[in-house]
Amino acid sequence: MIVTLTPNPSIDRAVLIDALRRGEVHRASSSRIDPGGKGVNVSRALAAQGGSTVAVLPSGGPEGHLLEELLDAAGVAYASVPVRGSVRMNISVLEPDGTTTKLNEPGPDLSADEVEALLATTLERAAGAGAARGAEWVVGCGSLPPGAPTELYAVLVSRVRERGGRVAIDSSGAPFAAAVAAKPHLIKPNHEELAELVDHELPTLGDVRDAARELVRSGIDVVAVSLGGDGALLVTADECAHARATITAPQSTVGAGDCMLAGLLHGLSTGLDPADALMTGVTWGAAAVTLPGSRVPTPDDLDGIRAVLSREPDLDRVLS
Ligand SMILES: Nc1ncnc2c1ncn2[C@@H]1O[C@H](COP(=O)(O)OP(=O)(O)OP(=O)(O)O)[C@@H](O)[C@H]1O
Ligand SMILES: O=P(O)(O)OC[C@@]1(O)O[C@H](CO)[C@@H](O)[C@@H]1O
Repeated sequence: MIVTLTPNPSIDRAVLIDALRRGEVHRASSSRIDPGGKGVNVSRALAAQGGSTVAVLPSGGPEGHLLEELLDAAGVAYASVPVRGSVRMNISVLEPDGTTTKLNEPGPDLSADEVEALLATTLERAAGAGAARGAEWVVGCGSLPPGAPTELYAVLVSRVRERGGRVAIDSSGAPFAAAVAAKPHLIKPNHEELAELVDHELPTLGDVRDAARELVRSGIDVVAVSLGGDGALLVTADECAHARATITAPQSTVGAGDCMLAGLLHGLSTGLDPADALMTGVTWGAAAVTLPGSRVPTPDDLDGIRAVLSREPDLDRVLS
C-alpha cells in the first residue's frame, strides 16, 4: 500500500489550441478535466496499474465535490478532509507539438486544524494499511496552499520516521528544502528543483549526479531526478543509474513526473532493485507524455514504450 498526501489538490482542465498568442482570444479544439495535484496523480497512476493506494487530500467547495466524483469514477481510493475553502482549478494550455503552459491557482487557505487533520489522516491511513508494518511508502507531493506551514512536509517526514515508516517527498521551493533537511528516504526533484536545492546550475548529467550524491551523503537513501526528455537519474550510496525512453508523439507532459514517481515507488515496493524500479518509473513517465491532459497510463499504454538503462551513465551528456 502506498499512501499519498496532496495538501493542494486540483481539478486539472486541459485545453488544446493551435498556438498560444499572448493577448488573443483562442478557440480550443478540445478540452478535458482530470483529478489533479501531484500526490493525487501518483495514486491515480498506481491505481491504473493495479497498485494498492489511498490518496489523502483536503476537499471543499464545488471543485472539491467534482474532484471526489472524478476519483470515484476512476476507482481511486481516497480519504478526504473537509475544509472551508475550495479546491483549486488549474489550467493547462496544450499546443499540438506537446508544448504545455500551466496556470496554477494558489488553492484554499487552510487553517491550522485542517493541516493537522490532513497529517493525522495520512498517518492513520498509513498505520492501518494492512501490511504488518503499515504502508510501504507515505508520499507527500506538490505545492502547499496558503495557510499551510512551510514545515508541513518536514513534520510529515519526522512523524513517519518516528513510526518506522518510509517516506518520499516531491515538492519545490522552501517546503521542499525544509522536508529535505528532515531526511526523507526518497526525493524526486526535477532538474530545476534539484538545481534550486543545491543552489547552482546543473548543465550536465555529471553535475546532476554530483548534486544528487551530495544529498545522499546528507542522509537521503534515494535521490531520483526526473529530467524530462532526458529521462531520469537515480543515485543511492552504492549506485548511479540513468534511464530514458524515446517517444514519437508527445501530447502532454502534465503529471509525467508524478507517473515517474509512482512507477519508481511501485517498483521498489514490489522488490525491484533501485535501477530496475527506475526503469519502471521512466516507462510510466514516458507513457504519460503520450496521453492527453494529465491522463495516467494503463498497462496497455505501456506497450511500445522501451526504456534504456545505463548503470554507467555518460556523465558528459549535456542536458536539454
Ligand atoms: N519528451 C519526453 N520524452 C520521453 N520521456 C519524457 C519526456 N518528458 C518527460 N518524460 C518522462 O517523464 C518523466 C518526468 O518528466 P519531468 O522531468 O518533466 O517531470 P516533472 O517536471 O516532475 O513533471 P510534472 O511536475 O509535470 O509532473 C521523465 O523522467 C521521463 O521519464
Ligand atoms: O502547484 P503544484 O502543486 O506544484 O502542482 C500542481 C500540478 O501542476 O501538478 C500536477 C502535475 O504534476 C497537476 O495535476 C497539478 O495541476
